[in-house]
Amino acid sequence: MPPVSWTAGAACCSRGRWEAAHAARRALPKPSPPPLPTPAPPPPPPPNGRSGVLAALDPEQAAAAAAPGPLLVIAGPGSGKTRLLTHRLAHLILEQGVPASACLAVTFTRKATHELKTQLRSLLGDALPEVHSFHSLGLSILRAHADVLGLPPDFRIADDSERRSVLAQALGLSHDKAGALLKTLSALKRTGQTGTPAEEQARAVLEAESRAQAWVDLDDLVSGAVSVLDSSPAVGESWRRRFAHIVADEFQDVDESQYRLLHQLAGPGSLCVIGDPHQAIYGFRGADAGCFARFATDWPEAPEVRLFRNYRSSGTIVEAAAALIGQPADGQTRGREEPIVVQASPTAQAEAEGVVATLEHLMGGHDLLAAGRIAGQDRPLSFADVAVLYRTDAQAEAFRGAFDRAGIPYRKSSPAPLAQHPGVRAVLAALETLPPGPPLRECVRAAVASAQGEAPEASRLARDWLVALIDDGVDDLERLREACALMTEADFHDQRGDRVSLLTMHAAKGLEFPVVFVTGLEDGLMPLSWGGASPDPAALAEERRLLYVALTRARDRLILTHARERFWHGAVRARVPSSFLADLPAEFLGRPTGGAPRRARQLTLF
Ligand SMILES: Nc1ncnc2c1ncn2[C@@H]1O[C@H](COP(=O)(O)OP(=O)(O)OP(=O)(O)O)[C@@H](O)[C@H]1O
Repeated sequence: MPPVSWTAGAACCSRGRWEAAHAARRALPKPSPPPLPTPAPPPPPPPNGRSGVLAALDPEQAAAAAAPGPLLVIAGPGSGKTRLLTHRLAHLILEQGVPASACLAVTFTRKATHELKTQLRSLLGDALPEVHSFHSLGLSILRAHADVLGLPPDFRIADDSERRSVLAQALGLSHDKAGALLKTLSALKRTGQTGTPAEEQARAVLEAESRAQAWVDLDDLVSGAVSVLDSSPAVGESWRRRFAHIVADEFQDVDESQYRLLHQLAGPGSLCVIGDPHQAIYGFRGADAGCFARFATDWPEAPEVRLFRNYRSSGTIVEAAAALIGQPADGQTRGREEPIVVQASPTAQAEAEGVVATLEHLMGGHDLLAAGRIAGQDRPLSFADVAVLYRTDAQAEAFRGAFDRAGIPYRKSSPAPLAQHPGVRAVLAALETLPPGPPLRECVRAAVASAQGEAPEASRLARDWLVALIDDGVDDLERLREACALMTEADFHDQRGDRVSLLTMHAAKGLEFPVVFVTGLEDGLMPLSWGGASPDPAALAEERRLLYVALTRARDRLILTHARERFWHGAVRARVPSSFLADLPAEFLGRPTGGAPRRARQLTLF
């Protein structure tokens, strides 16, 4: 069977055509060795001399997993932090006789907790330790001891729109201004700082309203839990006795409240923190890069372990990403492979069409047997292997349009809270009107049916998310509301299913894909400058780390794109390539792969 060929200027392919092409690829005989540059054979991970659970780890991972007491692990992208965390817990439970209920894993998002639980289940079966996001852990503590803070037991979580309306009304502000003020108040709460008199007045307004209405906000979940543990020594002691071992992932992103919560919960010997200072990307919302130094001060006896092997990415990607952050590139487990491609397009729309064309080329082009293969695996590339990353959610629109026109299935996940999604709001409102009685799952189905009239696609998405939450164990309407306030759409990003992933760079944290397009690499977008002002040095450094996170999501192929013109700040404006591109050494960059975009768009290198 001949390979499927997509040529420049080809008409948009229909979904049927894509499916046929896909079926054709799957029906191909096992491919012969591809005409790719031969990668240097990866050095096998050195044996660690251990058996049992730890046998699956390299020597440094195994040493860290078995180290007793407090521990600081600093590790780069793809170095197996998640693997270490899960194997450390499995080793404690299966081989050291620690009850699963005495172990706690803490991370940031539902997506991360879900992933941890899945991996832990494969090691431990159903005897799982507690796995929490900071918010869900804070909520458990607050629910159990609401009285300590004078909260009624049935307090609820108010979403942003409700709190914004309170501020707008009380202070006579526009909704936009009230929204910006909410963000500032949130950062003050996370960092434990005092604001200007006007900000403190706004804080007092919200606090009075929250007492009157018996609600808390998302930030209160962690800071409130800290207050509970601070103000009741007996309660603090009972939580410390409960967990003999605590492991915290993504430690580089903890803020003041989250650090204090870990500090309060951990006894002297129980806390293991794992993170990568070069992947710290949440300084803008109060994460404190000083957390590693602080840990070393608070737990002076804790050894520091470094994991350095990158098991994820080709040597080319590892070396280029290291150059971006000015670090030595060590720890490659693969040789240099496909060069990184930089594609320039005349407009943002042409950029999106260019991504489609390159994708078509990779998946069905003349070098099908070569490029359309996953490194190290005998299977063809599928849409699920591909991610398109961008700095701002608004950039997704052009890609959605281009993928729709090409009939390529995609899944876009927004970083917005679930509770703000119109479909979720409609279904939750419909749930309120249903008589209580039937199990929650049936109520959700009935509510979806009644909310569906206006926006079937939004209701379908809402149904999938709400049912997933019920599958996770949420069993009443109030808990369902809580979960929607705690989670974002991106928390449900599902890499299964044959769809391209459209994600912000922030939402891509922790994920990996064989093929990654990092788009919109223009000054102003990456690094992002709000309102046209140049970012200050700290913000610029954080933008650089964010790009580092984006580049290091790629396993095999990395394509960087930018446009020379884009609608920006209310007008179509000329754009210049991101200054960060100049920091990628030319030796790692190659020419565009030949997937010329439809409508004869021109691609150039830089
Ligand atoms: N010892 C090992 N041997 C082989 N593969 C490994 C080993 N450790 C990790 N990997 C693989 O490397 C990849 C990255 O691992 P993991 O997701 O745990 O990294 P990470 O450090 O959490 O990454 P990041 O911080 O970039 O999100 C995974 O595909 C994992 O299976």
